[in-house]
Amino acid sequence: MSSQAAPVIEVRDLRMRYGDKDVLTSVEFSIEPGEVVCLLGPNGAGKTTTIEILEGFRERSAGEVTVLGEDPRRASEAWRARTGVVLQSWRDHPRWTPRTLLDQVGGYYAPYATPDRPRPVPTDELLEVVGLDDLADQKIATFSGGQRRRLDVAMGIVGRPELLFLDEPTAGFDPQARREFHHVVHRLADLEHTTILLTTHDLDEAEKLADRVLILAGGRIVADDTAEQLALRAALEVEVKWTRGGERFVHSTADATDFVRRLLTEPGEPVVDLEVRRASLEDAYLDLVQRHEAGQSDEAVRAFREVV
Ligand SMILES: Nc1ncnc2c1ncn2[C@@H]1O[C@H](COP(=O)(O)OP(=O)(O)OP(=O)(O)O)[C@@H](O)[C@H]1O
Repeated sequence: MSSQAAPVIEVRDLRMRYGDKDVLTSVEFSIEPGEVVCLLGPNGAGKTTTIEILEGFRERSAGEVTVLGEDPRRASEAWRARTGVVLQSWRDHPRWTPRTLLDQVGGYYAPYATPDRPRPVPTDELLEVVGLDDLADQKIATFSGGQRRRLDVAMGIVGRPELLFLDEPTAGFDPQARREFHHVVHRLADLEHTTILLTTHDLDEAEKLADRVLILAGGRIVADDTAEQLALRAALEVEVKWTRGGERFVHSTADATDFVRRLLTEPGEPVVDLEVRRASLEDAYLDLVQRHEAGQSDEAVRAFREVV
């Protein structure tokens, strides 16, 4: 990946108003080639709206948006073939089978094949990647919610996209399907150098998948960093748990090293089952969003930017 390459997505002062309601007031971010970026935010924050604008499915109220070098509002068919989309709900074709559907949709991408990116992905390969090979010839009408979702993912990547949008891709997945899906995302990012923008409400998923996390709240991006840095920046206290004399203790502290040193050198019964847990992305996210909802958003954002 060249650091000189133009961003795949560039968003400046994006605004969106529905009726008299401002949902996006000034959204700004950019995404570099090959990055996996997760857009987080509470219900109604405007994540789907943002993604739909980037996909070219929704007209924005104002602002500048460039995706793969074009304005999605005026993007060409060739541009669309370079992007893949997994929507929150796909109107599928219940009487079709995954094989017939993917063959059909894949055919649309064939004219856009390049030497670097043969298109479409062969149906058998795709069915295997999303774990539907055993159900390839079964009617889609008989599928469970999770199996349909896998098919949605297959539809999103059949054209071997350079940029993939995933809107809550694992909603309704069981833990095993979720893990398999994470492998699919890593594979797309590592082997195909696909740039990925996803939304999720699963903070653990964001932490596992994303190179970078964007938090959307109050109409703008209030945090933009790696999951690890966001957790550090939240400057939340570290939780120390231990057992002494058969009794379990919990203590929160800003300086775990000093606390643990003192704990272990205190006279008395020996300390056992010592655990030190630093703030996770989930802790940081909830802290930021709660402060935001309590009307302390500027303070919360400043705290994120200033600490560490
Ligand atoms: N077509 C529309 N017309 C009017 N209001 C809309 C429309 N689409 C979305 N909204 C409103 O805009 C706000 C943002 O919605 P959006 O679906 O983008 O949020 P989200 O962050 O994706 O939420 P969730 O996490 O619940 O999926 C919500 O208040 C929603 O009700």
